[in-house]
Amino acid sequence: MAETRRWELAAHRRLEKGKVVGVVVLDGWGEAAPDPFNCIHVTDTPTLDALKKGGPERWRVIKAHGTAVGLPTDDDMGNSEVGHNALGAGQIYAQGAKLVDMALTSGKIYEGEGFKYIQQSFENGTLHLIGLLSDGGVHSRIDQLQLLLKGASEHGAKRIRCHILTDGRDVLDGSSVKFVEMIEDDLAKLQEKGVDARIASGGGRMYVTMDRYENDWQVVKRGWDAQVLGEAPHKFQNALEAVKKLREDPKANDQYLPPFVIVDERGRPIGPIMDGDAVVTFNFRADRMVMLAKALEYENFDKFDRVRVPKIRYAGMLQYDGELKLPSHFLVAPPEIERTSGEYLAHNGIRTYACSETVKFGHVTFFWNGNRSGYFNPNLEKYEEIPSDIGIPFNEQPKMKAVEIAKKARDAILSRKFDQVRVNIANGDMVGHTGDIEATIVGCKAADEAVKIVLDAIEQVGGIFVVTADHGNAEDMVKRDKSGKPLRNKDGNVQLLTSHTLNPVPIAIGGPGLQPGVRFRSDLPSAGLANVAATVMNLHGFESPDHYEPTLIEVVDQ
Ligand SMILES: O=C(O)[C@@H](CO)OP(=O)(O)O
Ligand SMILES: [Mn+2]
Ligand SMILES: [Mn+2]
Repeated sequence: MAETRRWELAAHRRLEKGKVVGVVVLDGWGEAAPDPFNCIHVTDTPTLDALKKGGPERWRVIKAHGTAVGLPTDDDMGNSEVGHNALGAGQIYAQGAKLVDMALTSGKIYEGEGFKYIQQSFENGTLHLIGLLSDGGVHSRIDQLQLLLKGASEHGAKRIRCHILTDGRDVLDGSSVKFVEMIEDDLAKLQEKGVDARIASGGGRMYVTMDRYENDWQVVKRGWDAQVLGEAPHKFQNALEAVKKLREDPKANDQYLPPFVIVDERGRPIGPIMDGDAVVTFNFRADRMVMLAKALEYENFDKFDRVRVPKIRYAGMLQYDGELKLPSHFLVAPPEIERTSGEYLAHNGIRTYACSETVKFGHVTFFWNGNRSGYFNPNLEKYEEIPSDIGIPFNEQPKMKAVEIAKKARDAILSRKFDQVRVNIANGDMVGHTGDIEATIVGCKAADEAVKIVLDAIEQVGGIFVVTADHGNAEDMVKRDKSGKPLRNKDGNVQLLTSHTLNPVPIAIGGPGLQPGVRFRSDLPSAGLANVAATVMNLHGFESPDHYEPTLIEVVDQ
């Protein structure tokens, strides 16, 4: 029973307390066979290569996708949210994607408080649905939107406006056209039934709305202007035309399409958000919806000039931040990720330092701690954020802040003020998402150098390191057929893969503080990210709680 559980952790029978543990999460760094499109293989990575030689006792792979991290199926690629949740919580929870599936198929979503709340606007107002339009399954899924459109209309919505964000990051670039066609078909069917349902605005996810961790509020503002005010630089009569026309620019990319609004014959926007309307943000994943949720919900808000703040009933698909209770209304209750390793370790006196650059800062803090912002114990924890470059795709600065983060970690380790020093190094993922192979190689090299800086510091203080990753990305940059052969476009060029992958990720342990008999167990071949938390607790000298996934390590007599 959760209530009767104590916070105090038993001392480990064999492992000492008091070692500094450096935890490095390489974002988007999977393990795959050598191949020209495996950027991690192509890159010269002496630090990671040396760690790999420690296998199987001190290097192995662990699962980072699908059911191992609480996703609906094993066809679901891993992602940062579920990955860091599993790494930090040590337990596997049914994640947002799955909870929404269950609520939609059972129909329970329509009986909940959140839906009843927005339903009050259906009689006289419009229902606006804002979110990422693809089948990527990382932030949202188009089939869930389709079910919600149908269900909402059956439950009284008479006027519906969709505000779409094109993807190209979790799915192939260019697939936006197909997804818009799919939704337009559904909306046409609703129109036949007398529901006034249209796409009202749109834009690319990385340029419109879906910023995260307050990296660049202008991204959210562009979306606000289009969705709420009905203003955008591009105006079209329908969304399919919009996406097709905007993609004619040779540099166009689904991730970065400029904002557009749909207008009627007289040039008036067909779906600005007005007083009395209902709004649902249909992404289940938190990080890239929190900023919009704040703009929609907070009375006092100074991040940009909202110009007009409509009186709306707003619900998130999920509640995105458990600590901030944001948004206050939601259609599906989020996973209750409890008793994370961060909270346990804080109760047991472990002093923690966590750092990343802005675009991944919440990953090693908010996601790591079960989607909670803030500290468990401000006297024991320090979280430091290094500002990311803003306004550029990361292939333009592929080294990102890897070395800066590593130097912060080094200083934290050498200060001896912390027992755990945890970082996320973003390059494999953020540069991998651009589909730019040359840049990804530069990024992976910088990540390898960053790891070396951390390991050198751990060496100096006699500490222990754990180097792992949250999911794959840079190790496979091409879409493949079933036999593994790269797929080509009509023009003969390979289809670049900008998304995450289904590959496992490496985990390595070591450092002078690691007792000689410590090694990876051989009886957990299908272990995954959720097994890491117990492992780290052991390395701090504690037994892990019974309800955690088992530790990856054992101690054998020498
Ligand atoms: O950029 C993001 O939002 C996702 C991909 O959609 O990547 P990650 O899970 O690594 O944060
Ligand atoms: Mn990630
Ligand atoms: Mn990613």
